[in-house]
Amino acid sequence: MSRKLYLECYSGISGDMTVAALTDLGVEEAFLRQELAKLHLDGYEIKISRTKKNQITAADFDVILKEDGEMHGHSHDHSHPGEGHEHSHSHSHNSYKEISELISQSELNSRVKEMSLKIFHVIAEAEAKVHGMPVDQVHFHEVGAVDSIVDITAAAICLDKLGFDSILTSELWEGKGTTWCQHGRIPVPAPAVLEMMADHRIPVKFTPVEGEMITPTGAGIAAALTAERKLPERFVVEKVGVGAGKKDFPHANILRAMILNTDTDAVSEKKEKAAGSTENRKNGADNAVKTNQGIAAGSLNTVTVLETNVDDCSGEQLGYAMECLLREGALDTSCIPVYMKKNRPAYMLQVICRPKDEEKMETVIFRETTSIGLRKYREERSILPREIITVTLPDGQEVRVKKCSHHGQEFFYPEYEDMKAACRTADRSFPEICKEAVDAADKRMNGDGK
Ligand SMILES: O=C([S-])c1cc(C(=O)S)c[n+]([C@@H]2O[C@H](COP(=O)(O)O)[C@@H](O)[C@H]2O)c1
Ligand code: NI
Repeated sequence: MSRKLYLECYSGISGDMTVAALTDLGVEEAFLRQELAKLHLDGYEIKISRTKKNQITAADFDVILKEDGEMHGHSHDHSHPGEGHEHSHSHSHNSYKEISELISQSELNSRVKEMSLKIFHVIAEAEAKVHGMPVDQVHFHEVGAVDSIVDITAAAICLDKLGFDSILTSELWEGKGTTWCQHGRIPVPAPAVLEMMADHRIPVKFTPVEGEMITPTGAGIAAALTAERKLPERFVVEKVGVGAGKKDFPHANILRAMILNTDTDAVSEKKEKAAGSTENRKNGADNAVKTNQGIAAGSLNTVTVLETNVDDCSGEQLGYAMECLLREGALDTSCIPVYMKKNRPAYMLQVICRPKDEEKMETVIFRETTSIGLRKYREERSILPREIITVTLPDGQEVRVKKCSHHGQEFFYPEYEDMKAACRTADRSFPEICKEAVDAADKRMNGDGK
């Protein structure tokens, strides 16, 4: 299953809106707290609650700073006059360098660290440009620093837990006018946001709404993590998460996060189900079937196979090409060691894709490898009917298992990403967790006595 995250930013994007929307997609508060503790950052509390924006129910994520606001560094008073927007606080500044060290030296997993560092780097680059200083010397406002560190790492923790193949963001809608920050009154979009829009070619829509809809943290998340901007032609929305912004606008100030399943087989199955032609849910057992994207029994379909032999392309370049092919929608890619003409050790890069994606695959192969020619042919493939079921492990964790069948025999294959996450959460071995998942699926489908 190809699982993409789509962030619909029609009311802009901020760090707290992103985390709220992602938790609403199913990341447990306890898990988020447990992971955030690995940062060893004091002086704050998080709160996840429900709120309504223009009567639309949404998750609300708050970072509450403790009174003594413990982050080291110098401190000074700072206040903003005027417009009933006054506030005064004591704060210190925290450099990009310090924040990077905090994240790097934490016990967060490497993917979360990498994502968080990338977001901070994108923001720091923009701030460096705005304030005319080297990136390493960029200082984040103290209140903003703790808030941004928590928002950014929390977003990365949620994204890692939810496990997407890629992230898409819509164009970012922005308001107009001015806003207050530590620098005093600044224009909307905030200078750092505008720099990110330019640097990362973020499509934006300026609206007549009064106020700031995109914060630097939100822009940083979108700029650092967006891999695609165009919605796939066909997809099924598997789940929706709604995150609330803090301000009130005439429109509902929400960020909607959607899990898109772009597997075309799932798309047709959903359509069939909507038409009432397929209903294979089973009731009454201890584990509920949560999602169900079945494939018609005995499915046979046509795929395109592209192949090219290369003897002058580095392993790094080939690995990257394979990644690009998968991102563009390849069903699978392989690199097979071969001996080519003149006894040259080489690789055959093989790509399997949907016929409609042939041209895209060719473009990637010619752009990302040293190949100057390729073979392509259509093949019929036979695939087992399958459905995804969600089962509960003995420790309470929910995981997805693929159920396939052939001539009445059932096979259960746990979803790799869920196994990985469950192993990490429970600190147990992969085979143990897989066995529990298979047993739970078997019990769910066949009962104790089979
Ligand atoms: O604190 C700093 S350095 C700061 C810089 C800028 C620039 O655009 S430069 C903007 N702001 C404003 O701070 C708040 C909070 O933003 P978060 O991303 O931390 O949520 C927002 O209103 C920005 O416009 C702060
Ligand atoms: Ni200051």
